[in-house]
Amino acid sequence: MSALKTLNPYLKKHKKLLFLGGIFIILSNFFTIYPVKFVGKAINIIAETLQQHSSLQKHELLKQLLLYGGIIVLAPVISGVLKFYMRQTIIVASRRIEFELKNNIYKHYQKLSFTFLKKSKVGDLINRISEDVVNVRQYLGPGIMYSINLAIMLIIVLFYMLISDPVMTAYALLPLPFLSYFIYKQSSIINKKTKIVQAEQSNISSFVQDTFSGIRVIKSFTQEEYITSKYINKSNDYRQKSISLASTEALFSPLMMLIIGISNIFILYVGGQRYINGKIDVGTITDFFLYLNILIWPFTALGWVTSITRRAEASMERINAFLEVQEEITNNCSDIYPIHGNIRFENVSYTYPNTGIKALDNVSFEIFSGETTIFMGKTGAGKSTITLLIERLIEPDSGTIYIDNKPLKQHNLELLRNKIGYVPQESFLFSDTIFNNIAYGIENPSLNLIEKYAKQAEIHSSIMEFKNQYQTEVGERGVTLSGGQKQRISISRALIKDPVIFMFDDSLSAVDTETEEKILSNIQSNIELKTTIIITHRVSSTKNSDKIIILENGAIKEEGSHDDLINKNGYYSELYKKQITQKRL
Ligand SMILES: Nc1ncnc2c1ncn2[C@@H]1O[C@H](COP(=O)(O)OP(=O)(O)OP(=O)(O)O)[C@@H](O)[C@H]1O
Repeated sequence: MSALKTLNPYLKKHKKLLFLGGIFIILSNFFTIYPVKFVGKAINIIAETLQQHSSLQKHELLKQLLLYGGIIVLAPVISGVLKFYMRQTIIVASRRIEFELKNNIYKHYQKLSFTFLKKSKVGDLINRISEDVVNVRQYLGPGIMYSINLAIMLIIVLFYMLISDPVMTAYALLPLPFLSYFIYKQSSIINKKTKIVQAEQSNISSFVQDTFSGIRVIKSFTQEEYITSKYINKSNDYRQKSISLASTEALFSPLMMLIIGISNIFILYVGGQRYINGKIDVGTITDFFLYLNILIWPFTALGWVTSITRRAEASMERINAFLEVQEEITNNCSDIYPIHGNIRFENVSYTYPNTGIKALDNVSFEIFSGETTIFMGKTGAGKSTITLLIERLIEPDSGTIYIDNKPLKQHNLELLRNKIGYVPQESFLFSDTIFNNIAYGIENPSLNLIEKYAKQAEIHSSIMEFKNQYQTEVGERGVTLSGGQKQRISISRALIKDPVIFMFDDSLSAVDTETEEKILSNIQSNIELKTTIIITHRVSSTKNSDKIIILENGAIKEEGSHDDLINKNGYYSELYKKQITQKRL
C-alpha cells in the first residue's frame, strides 16, 4: 500500500466530502437492513393467523401488516436516496482527485527536462496520465466506497443475524469468504488479460497509424499485400486474446450463482431443522434469506476491490516513478530586464546522456547583438545541439554560455525563452487553425497582427487562397499543407513573438532561395538589433551574414566571414564552389 500513500494529501483535501460519504453509507445501510426483520414479523403474523394461533383482532392484524408493509416499502426508498448522495460524495471526491492528479502529472511533465522526455516513450507518458490515473481513481471511488460499505453492512447485518440466530448466522456466512476469494482471483486474471488485450489494441492502432502516415511509401514500394497480411496477423492475435478474456468473464455469473446457491441450501436445511426443533420461527428463515441477499454484493465487491486496490497500487507506483523525477533545469531568477542578444560560448562541451554521443567538444565562439551567424557542417556535427543549449533546454557538461555577458544559468529563463524565436528543423504545427498556430506564443492576437507576420514570412498570399483563409484547419501535424507552407507558418509563429534572438534550424530548406532572402531581410528590417542564427546546408543563406561557423564532429573547424573562409580553401570554400557550379548548370 506504500505507493498509495502519495494520495494522502488528496484524500485530506477532500476529507469533508469523504466523511459525508461515510455518513451516507452508514445511513443507507441502516435503511436497507432495518426493514428485513419486519418481513419475518409479517410472515410470522400471517403464519400464526393461518394456524389460528393469533390472539390479534382482524383490524389490529391489518394495522400491523400495513405498518410493516409501510416500513418494508419506505425504508429501501430512503436507502436509495441516501445511496444517491453516497455516490454524489465519494465518487465526486474521486473524480476531483483524478482531475487534480492528472493536472499535477501534466504540470510535472512540463517541468521535466528535454532529454528525459526525449528518451521516454510517448505511449508510456500518455498511459501514466490516462490509464494509470483511471486505475487509481477506481480505487479511490468505488474501491473506498465499497470497502466502507462492506465493513458497515457486515457490522449491521451481523448484529441483526446474531440476535436472530447465531447458529444460522455461521452457516449462512460460511460460503461467502469463498465467494470473495474466487472473485478476487477471477478479477486478477481478468485484469491481466485486459492489459494484454489493451496492449494488442494499442499495437494495432500504432500499426494502422504508421500505415496511413507512410501510405505514400507503402504504395510506391507496392507493399499493400504484405502490410495487409501483417495487419491480419496482428488482428488474429487480438481476436485470440479477446476470446480468452471473454471466457474468463463468462465464469463470473455461474460462479456467483453456485456459491449463493450453497448458502441458500445451508439456510434452508439448517433453518428447516431448527424450525422443526422449535428453535426458530418461520419468519427468521425468511429474514436470513434476505440478509444473505444483502450480503452477496458486498462480498462480491470485496474480491473485486482487493483486485482494483492491487492494480491501483501498481499504477500509483508507475505514476510516482515519474513524479519523483526531479526537474533538472530550474529558473532561479524572476527579474525583468532587456535582452540584447549577445551570445558567448566558452569551452562548451555536451554529451547526450542516453546515447553517450559527444555532440559538442570544447566549443567557443561569440555572436554580437544584431549579427547574423551561419552554422554549417555535415549532419550530426552538433549544430542543433547549439540551439538547444542557447534555449537552456539542455545544460553543458563543462564550459559556460553567456548571454549579454551574464551566465545563462543566472538569467530569468522564462524571459529569455520569450525573447528567442526558434524555428525547428521539422516544422511542427498543432492540429488547429492556421490563425491559432501563428498566434501560439502570444495572448489575444488580432487578425491584423497575424497577417503582418504571415506577410513577413511570405505566406499571407497562400493563406488567402485557402477557402477558410486563416481559419483553415491544418489537420494532424499540419498534414494538409505543403512542406514550404508549414515552414513559413512556423516562421510566422516565431516572428510574432518579436524575439531578440532568432534561430532557424535548417528551417528555410523548403523555400526557394529568393523567398529565403526576402524572409531574412523582412526580419532584419523589422527591428535594428536582432541576433540571427541560421543553421543551413545552403551557401546561398550565407549572403548578408556576418560570420560563418563550420562544425565538424562537435568542434569548430572554420570560423570567419564568407571571404575569410573562401580564402581558407577548406570545407566552406569547397561547398561553395560545388553549390555555385550546380546552380550554374
Ligand atoms: N536527443 C538526442 N539524444 C541522443 N543523441 C542525440 C540527440 N540529438 C542529437 N544527438 C546526437 O548528437 C550529435 C549531434 O546532433 P545534432 O542534432 O546537434 O547535429 P546537427 O549538426 O544538427 O545534424 P543535422 O544537420 O543532421 O541536423 C549527433 O551525433 C546525434 O546523433
